[in-house]
Amino acid sequence: MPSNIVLIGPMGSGKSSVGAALARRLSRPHVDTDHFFVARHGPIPRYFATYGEQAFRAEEERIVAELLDAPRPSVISLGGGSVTSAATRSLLTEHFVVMLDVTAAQAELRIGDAATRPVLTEGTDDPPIERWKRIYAEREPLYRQLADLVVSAEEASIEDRVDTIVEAMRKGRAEQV
Ligand SMILES: Nc1ncnc2c1ncn2[C@@H]1O[C@H](COP(=O)(O)OP(=O)(O)OP(=O)(O)O)[C@@H](O)[C@H]1O
Ligand SMILES: O=C(O)C1=C[C@@H](O)[C@@H](O)[C@H](O)C1
Ligand SMILES: [Mg+2]
Repeated sequence: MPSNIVLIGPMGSGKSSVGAALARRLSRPHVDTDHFFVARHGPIPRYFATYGEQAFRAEEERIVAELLDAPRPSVISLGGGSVTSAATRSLLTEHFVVMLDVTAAQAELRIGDAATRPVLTEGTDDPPIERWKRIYAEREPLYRQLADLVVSAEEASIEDRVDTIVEAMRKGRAEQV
């Protein structure tokens, strides 16, 4: 069995909240690469403003590699843009990867004023949701290629999404026997 369950997907898709609920259900540790980044470096918008996006991506790539190498099988919620790293994509082949999908309408309700998400606000006067749509269109093929399981946007509640993931893992295990 792959060691970690890794949640990927666009901003506001529920990686942090579904990850925490899934970890509770499976009695596994939960780590969130964004939270780890903030604990180590302070707020993401400040880091972007000081060092730029490229430096953020390089440090994010290091942190993701460190956390994927977890000592115990864990649930790991990745930052929304971490799949843009080829090195990260290559590491993900060793894990059970779940894409959480979300519609633009759902994301719009969830991202709020986007103050903590510099990729939605920097260098544009467009409303955050317009930027979100462009980024989603760019990254969707990456998310889908990497995913062992795609949880559709129609699966409304966090607990429904956890049920779907647990069920898929059980089936996957049965198919391997
Ligand atoms: N299935 C859901 N139904 C209703 N609200 C949800 C659902 N999933 C997440 N939310 C809410 O949407 C907001 C964003 O979710 P969350 O932070 O988990 O997304 P994320 O994918 O981690 O986003 P980011 O990429 O910005 O880290 C939170 O307030 C969360 O409570
Ligand atoms: O989609 C992105 O590029 C990002 C998503 C967030 O999870 C954070 O990792 C950061 O705000 C960048
Ligand atoms: Mg998150």
